Amino acid sequence: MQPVSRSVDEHRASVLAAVGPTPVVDVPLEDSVGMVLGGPLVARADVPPFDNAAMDGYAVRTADVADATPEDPCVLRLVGDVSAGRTDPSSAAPVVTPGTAVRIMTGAPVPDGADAVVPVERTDTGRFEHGPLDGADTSVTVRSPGRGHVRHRAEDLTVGDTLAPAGTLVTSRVASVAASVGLASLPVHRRPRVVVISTGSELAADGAPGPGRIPDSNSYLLAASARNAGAEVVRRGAVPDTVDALRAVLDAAAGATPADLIITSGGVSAGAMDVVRHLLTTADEATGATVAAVGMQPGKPQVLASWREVPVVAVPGNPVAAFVSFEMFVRPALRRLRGEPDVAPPTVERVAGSGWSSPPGRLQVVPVVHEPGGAVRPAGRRDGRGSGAHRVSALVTADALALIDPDVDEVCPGDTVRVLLLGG
Ligand SMILES: Nc1nc2c(c(=O)[nH]1)N[C@H]1C(S)=C(S)[C@@H](COP(=O)(O)OP(=O)(O)OC[C@H]3O[C@@H](n4cnc5c(N)ncnc54)[C@H](O)[C@@H]3O)O[C@H]1N2
Ligand code: MOO
Repeated sequence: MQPVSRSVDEHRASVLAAVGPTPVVDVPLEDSVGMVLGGPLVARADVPPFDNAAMDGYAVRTADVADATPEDPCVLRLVGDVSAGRTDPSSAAPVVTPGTAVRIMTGAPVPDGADAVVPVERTDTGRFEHGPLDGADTSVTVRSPGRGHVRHRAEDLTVGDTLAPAGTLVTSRVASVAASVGLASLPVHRRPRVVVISTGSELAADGAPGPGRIPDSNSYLLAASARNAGAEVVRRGAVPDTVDALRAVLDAAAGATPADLIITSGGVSAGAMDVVRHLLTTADEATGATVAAVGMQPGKPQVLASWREVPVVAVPGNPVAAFVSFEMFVRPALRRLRGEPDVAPPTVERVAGSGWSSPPGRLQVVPVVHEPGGAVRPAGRRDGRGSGAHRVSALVTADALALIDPDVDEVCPGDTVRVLLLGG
């Protein structure tokens, strides 16, 4: 199969068309953070759930205290004591009638009959001692009424309110609000299941390579990147370049609990041993294969197919090419699987702190690092030769990817460049 030439956007569109959001499951709040709502977040309880005191003090009737002044205070008889989560055992639900007050602590339900709370500082009590109401305290003297200091039921959120639509990322804040409105779990898209396979007979899985062998680094890169992007990942490192070995790991990935996405690295270009491309374009289990020459540097050779109906995104083996391919194609696919509405890589503008050349006709994707002043320069060692797709030194310090448009062949210091900020 001959490669078809495609732009980055065209290839991303094909990858995105191969995946859809995972099913929606109910997940306990604690585990839902980082996942995406599959349905709206609807309040099941009011916030606050009942009228309650905003201050430590006394629950009163406004009419009783409205005219109180330091010179002409109002004296009220104490008929109860309520604190948050606790009521006076001798009077489970004290009622404030004209001329009476109930001692009340912040968060406690405002007793029937009361419509205001006078902070303790505005009374002759001055401050409370720790502990229950002293039997000797039979009255309270109010010298200035103050404001209401009552937090009313549902004044913030009301049962039935839609607080967030489907597609919202569950942050720690969202999970806490869900708890506030009476929910113990949330409907979220289940984590995408991803299998990462790195292929190459030259790869040593254990980091102790012999002659002609190199450590497998891509499986760590791709697995950790997918995990950071919210996926559940199985990592299969160093699969040799044989049809049987590759078929076995692909079958396992598409087996009893099939992956939502398989990511392979290596074996997609023009080599005689490029087994990924060979198998995905010839095997009966593989459907819909596209071999693409993408207008991107690095990361030109790409293959997209399905193995037993599981989408396979096959990225090139050169480590920087694999990384760039993840950010440009795989991360957007994971966003779609997770149920996120915005899937395209978000970019911001930066100033180039140094200059470099760029291949005409291809989107150049350059690992860059921010300088102290905020400008960006290429990360790692560079000598201007080739695409640098094998130079892993760039991956250590890079904190962004500069995207240089196909019609630009030279970036000059001071030029504005689009960059994609990198996370973990
Ligand atoms: N005749 C042609 N040769 C090549 C072309 C081409 O168009 N015509 N394209 C080149 C480009 S561009 C790239 S990128 C690479 C991609 O090659 P493959 O995807 O087939 O990858 P491999 O050949 O398997 O490996 C390339 C390179 O990367 C190293 N590698 C592979 N896997 C890993 C891994 N898991 N960890 C670390 N390093 C890995 C591998 O040893 C090779 O050095 O093809 C060019 N060739
Ligand atoms: O596309 Mo390759 O990634 O330039 O080395």
